[in-house]
Amino acid sequence: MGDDLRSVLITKEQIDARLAELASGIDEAYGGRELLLVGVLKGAVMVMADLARALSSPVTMDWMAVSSYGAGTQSSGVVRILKDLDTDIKGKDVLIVEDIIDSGLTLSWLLSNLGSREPASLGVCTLLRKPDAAKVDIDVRWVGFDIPSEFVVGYGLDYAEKYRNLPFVGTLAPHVYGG
Ligand SMILES: O=P(O)(O)OC[C@H]1O[C@H](OP(=O)(O)OP(=O)(O)O)[C@H](O)[C@@H]1O
Ligand SMILES: Nc1nc2[nH]cnc2c(=O)[nH]1
Repeated sequence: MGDDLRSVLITKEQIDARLAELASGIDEAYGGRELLLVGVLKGAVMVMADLARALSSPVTMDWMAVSSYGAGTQSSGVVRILKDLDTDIKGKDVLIVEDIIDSGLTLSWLLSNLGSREPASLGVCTLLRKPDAAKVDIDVRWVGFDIPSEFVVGYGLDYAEKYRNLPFVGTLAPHVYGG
C-alpha cells in the first residue's frame, strides 16, 4: 500500500458493485431518455468513466472544472470555475457526477450555477459523501457510500495531485499532511 496510506476504506470490488447498482437505478429513473453527464474535474474522472460504461441509457458527456481545495485538505469555500461546459444544457436532463461531497459547498454552488441555465432536470450522483462534514443541506439521490469525515484519496481523489490513480479509496497517513 505504501507508507503514505493508512488504510483501504473502499475496495475496487466494492466500488464496481455499487456503481452497477447506482447505474441500474439511474437507468430506471430516466426511463431510456438521453442523459447529459456533467463530470466535475478532476476528481470525478474515474467515477464518470466507470458510471458511464455501467449505464444503459444513451448519454453524452461534458466536463466542468472547479476548485475549492487547492493543495490543502480543507475547503476554502471559494469556488472558482477553471473550465466551463462546452454544451448548452437548457432543456436537457443533466446529471452531475462527483467523486465526493464533503462540506457540500462545491455542489451547492454547482447546483445553483447549472440550475440557472434551465436544464429540464438536474440530478446528482456522487461516489462518496461525508454526512458529518456537511455545511449545507443538499438532497442527493444517488450516493455510493457515506464515509466518516477523514481525508480520503484514490479513485480520482488526490492529495497535492497524487494518488488519483489508486483503484481503491483509502485514508492518508497523518504524517503525509502534517497530522
Ligand atoms: O463538498 P466540498 O467540501 O465542496 O468538496 C467536494 C469537492 O472537492 C473536490 O474537488 P477539489 O476542489 O479537490 O478539486 P479536484 O477534483 O480537481 O481535486 C471534489 O472533487 C469535489 O468537487
Ligand atoms: N482528496 C480529497 N479531496 C477532497 N475534497 C473534499 N473532500 C476530500 C477528501 O476527503 N479527499
